[in-house]
Amino acid sequence: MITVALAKGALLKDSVRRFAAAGLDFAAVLEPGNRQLMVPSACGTARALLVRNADVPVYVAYGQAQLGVVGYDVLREQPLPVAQLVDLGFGGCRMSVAVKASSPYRRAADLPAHCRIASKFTRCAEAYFEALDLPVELIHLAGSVELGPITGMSEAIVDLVATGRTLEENGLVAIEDLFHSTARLVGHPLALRLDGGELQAIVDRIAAVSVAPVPAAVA
Ligand SMILES: Nc1ncnc2c1ncn2[C@@H]1O[C@H](COP(=O)(O)OP(=O)(O)OP(=O)(O)O)[C@@H](O)[C@H]1O
Ligand SMILES: O=P(O)(O)OC[C@H]1O[C@H](OP(=O)(O)OP(=O)(O)O)[C@H](O)[C@@H]1O
Repeated sequence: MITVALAKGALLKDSVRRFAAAGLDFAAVLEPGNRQLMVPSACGTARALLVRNADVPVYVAYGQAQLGVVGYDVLREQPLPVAQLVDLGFGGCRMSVAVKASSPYRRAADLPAHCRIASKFTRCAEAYFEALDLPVELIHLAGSVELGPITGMSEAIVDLVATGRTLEENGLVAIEDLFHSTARLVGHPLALRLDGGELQAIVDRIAAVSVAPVPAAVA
């Protein structure tokens, strides 16, 4: 029985489509009103664990799932011993530094020393500002980080930007990108090493199939 950790949020529809194209049907996880967190595939040879995005690598690292789908940003923020197997292409976004549109700062390196930076991704932010040799005070938030500069709590944020609408509607602008992120197929290294071929066949099929992403309006 192969277990796959799938993130419940923005990546779920595209993840299910990609596995379906590779022969594993997890469509039951998308059924309206589904509250089941461990869902068998239609053929019964696999099952999906429905977890929070940030928890996908945790289940894979501990071996409870042999495969998982998660945003690259999560892998950067919380390095865990999982193997990155396939760049799935969907879930594209950037990890960016943003400030109020009225801010005088247009480069991260120009931000004042010891200024506050709000983020859900404080490890990524810390590494970035360390590389710039700029000491900053990081404020960890669980979401809606755009409110940091709006309320005056922070000078800037480090956050994901996809369409740019959230920044725009909150009067912020991106001034620098840390990296680009897409969804990744990850695997448990030992499970892959001990695999008799079944896991690798799924990985190969997922790598081979190209599926157009679900349009944002229906995702
Ligand atoms: N507009 C976007 N905003 C955020 N993430 C996006 C966006 N577009 C693509 N992604 C990718 O989708 C992944 C999952 O995003 P989602 O919002 O579902 O998770 P999350 O914010 O980590 O969820 P939660 O904290 O509720 O578990 C992100 O890690 C990122 O890789
Ligand atoms: O550029 P856009 O297409 O507007 O997308 C970016 C927004 O999406 C994410 O938030 P999410 O919806 O995950 O909520 P969160 O703020 O609670 O993390 C991210 O943190 C931005 O706020």
